Amino acid sequence: MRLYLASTSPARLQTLRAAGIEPIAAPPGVDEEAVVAAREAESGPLAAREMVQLLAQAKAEALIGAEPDGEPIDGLILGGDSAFLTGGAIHGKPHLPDVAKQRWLAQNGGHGELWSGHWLIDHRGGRVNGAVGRADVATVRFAALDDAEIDAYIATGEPLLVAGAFTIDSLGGPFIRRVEGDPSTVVGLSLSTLRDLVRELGVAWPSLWNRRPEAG
Ligand SMILES: Nc1nc2c(ncn2[C@@H]2O[C@H](COP(=O)(O)OP(=O)(O)OP(=O)(O)O)[C@@H](O)[C@H]2O)c(=O)[nH]1
Repeated sequence: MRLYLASTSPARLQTLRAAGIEPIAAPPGVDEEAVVAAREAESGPLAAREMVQLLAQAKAEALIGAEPDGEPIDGLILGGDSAFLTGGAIHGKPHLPDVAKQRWLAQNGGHGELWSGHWLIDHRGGRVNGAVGRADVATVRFAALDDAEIDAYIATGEPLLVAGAFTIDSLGGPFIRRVEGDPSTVVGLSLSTLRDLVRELGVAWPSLWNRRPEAG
């Protein structure tokens, strides 16, 4: 069974590869701000769960009709989105060093919820046969960093391009005390949630395995 990943996220791609799945990845090309603004104009401010689900669905649906590998899509299309809820505010990627610094001064030594949305479309036989989606959340608790560590971390550039301005699986790892929930949710794609969604579409999880993870 082919899995199409509507995402440019290196972490989502790596998470699937480590789980034995080499997806066909394609950029969803969704204007996330416009999608959120249009929905909020209709129904007011979105909660974190609603926002990540809205964007995950928009990204997956953006691939319908596309031919990511030069062939019509025949398999499952997965879209994802992540956001960090802390101090009552929902944060995506900081993009700018000053924004990342403000985020860290606010969240240092504290905690927040990393929400990841998932939308899975059954696109077999040349048509959409159904779709399922679910958000998952993990609580992340931070160590207390000193100012020099915060500045040095931001100077690496890593925090600028990840939701919440931290990673758990890279340079940010030592700054994370605890994760309560599925760790892959924090990275951007909950494998346990994805397995649930695959099974809800009547597909056997092992049918997705198409690569042997690197040993060691
Ligand atoms: N490696 C790593 N990446 C993280 C972590 N937390 C969040 N991210 C990444 O932060 C990014 C959140 O931005 P999103 O808008 O969800 O996704 P994106 O990277 O823009 O990619 P698209 O799916 O193409 O929109 C994703 O790429 C997540 O994988 C983490 O702990 N580790």
